[in-house]
Amino acid sequence: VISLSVLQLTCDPLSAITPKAPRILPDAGLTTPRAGLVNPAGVFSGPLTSSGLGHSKLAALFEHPLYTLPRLALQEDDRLLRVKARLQASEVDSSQEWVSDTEDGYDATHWNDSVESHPAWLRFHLGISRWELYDGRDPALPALMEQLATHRIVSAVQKTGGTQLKLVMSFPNYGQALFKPMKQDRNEETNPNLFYFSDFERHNAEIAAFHLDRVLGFRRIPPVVGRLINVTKEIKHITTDRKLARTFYTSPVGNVCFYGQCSYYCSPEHAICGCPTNLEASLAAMLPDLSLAPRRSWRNPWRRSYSRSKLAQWEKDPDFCGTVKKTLPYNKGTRLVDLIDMTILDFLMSNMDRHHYETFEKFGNDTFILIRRSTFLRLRLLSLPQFRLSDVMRESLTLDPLASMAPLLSEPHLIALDRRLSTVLQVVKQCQQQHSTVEAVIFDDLSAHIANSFASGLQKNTSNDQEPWRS
Ligand SMILES: Nc1ncnc2c1ncn2[C@@H]1O[C@H](COP(=O)(O)OP(=O)(O)OP(=O)(O)O)[C@@H](O)[C@H]1O
Ligand SMILES: [Mn+2]
Repeated sequence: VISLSVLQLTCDPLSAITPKAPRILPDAGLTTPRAGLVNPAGVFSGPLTSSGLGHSKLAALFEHPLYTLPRLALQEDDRLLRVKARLQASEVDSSQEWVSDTEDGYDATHWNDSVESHPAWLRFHLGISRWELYDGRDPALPALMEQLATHRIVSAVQKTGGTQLKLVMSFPNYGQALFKPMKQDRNEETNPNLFYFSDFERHNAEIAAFHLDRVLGFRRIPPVVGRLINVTKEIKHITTDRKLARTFYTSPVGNVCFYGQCSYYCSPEHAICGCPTNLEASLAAMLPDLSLAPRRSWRNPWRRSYSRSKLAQWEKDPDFCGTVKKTLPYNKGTRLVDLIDMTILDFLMSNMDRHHYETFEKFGNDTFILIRRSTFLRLRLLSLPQFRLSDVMRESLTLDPLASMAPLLSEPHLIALDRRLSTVLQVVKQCQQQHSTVEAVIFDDLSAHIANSFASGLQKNTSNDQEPWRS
């Protein structure tokens, strides 16, 4: 009896109901049938177009003119990667195909310079531009997410960099994903008395961040899906990472656990445990390798103080923003408004720890006033009842495979988004009241689009109450 009650405490009953999972829990009616992870492919056939959902706020949002702005024509230089021009016939044998030797567990590749031959992850990489990581309507995206959710995992090794445990997982088509495990219950709220970085990464936050970024129209977070991983078959048995393999053990109640090696929370006290082998995790599409797309890391000027007793510069200096605006790289191009977009995203999801951010070196240096006009208008839109941020996020997150286990964000977390959004809008309003000109606050990134014929629709939809400063 005692061990049974322990079992129920150590293994979330919901995790025990997935197909094929060996059960160690007695079926005590706890395993209410829920739609299991049956058809992630079906799940992903709709999310990015959001069709077929009846009345869908999410679909309506993505059809709004602010989300269907004609894309600026991409210059050659605006793409992160380029497929190399064909080699001269003399430089290559007969075939133009890139054919790999078949390695253990990997598919033979037959890619050529036609897009159709490329796996979804490669299409994603080739689609990355100066302005966004992906095109919201690119059909390669649902395909990529479906593959992240379903493709066989052939390799799992620890990734260095960052502070908490993460694994790089590889798929038979050579695609890769960054894995982060579930470390705490979805409903848990961060203890406000803890020092800011004493917080675990959350797999559902990684998923929600991707959805939020897409809902905000930024598209600067790589696609992330939730997936139930079998820690024995999909990590322990296939890993070539000895340091990782050595940390596996079976817990006293029969769950398979590991803790890995990293600078924070990789210890037996913070073991990550399956139920008994099932583990919820987030899988993020990997960005192109550093050797192909070098990054540059920048200190966030508005990073928080990392001292328990000292304030950060921006908290003490009343003209800090003025100084930043005059400093490279913020004194030209769109870098400052990019940073503001990112800061709004961080505030909405309560990410308190953005110490650095990264850019692709290729786009590094030329890329506020205060806030982009398009961002401001989208935030206003998301504060209206017909689009409400919490509602579109709730809907968007139901498209993730793990939503069948439990809602990815609990109601208090969803409501917090609306609360924080109104704070952001309040701040912009105060700024507008303090400045005499619109240009001092709003960075007009839309005039290029307005010049376009498409803009008439946009004007109609966003005039009067959405542009209060116009009056
Ligand atoms: N999808 C991805 N593709 C490629 N590299 C990634 C991806 N996600 C993260 N990384 C790299 O891994 C590093 C660590 O990832 P993580 O998400 O933990 O960042 P972080 O939270 O900023 O790290 P820290 O724990 O130091 O705060 C990042 O700085 C980035 O360089
Ligand atoms: Mn982090």
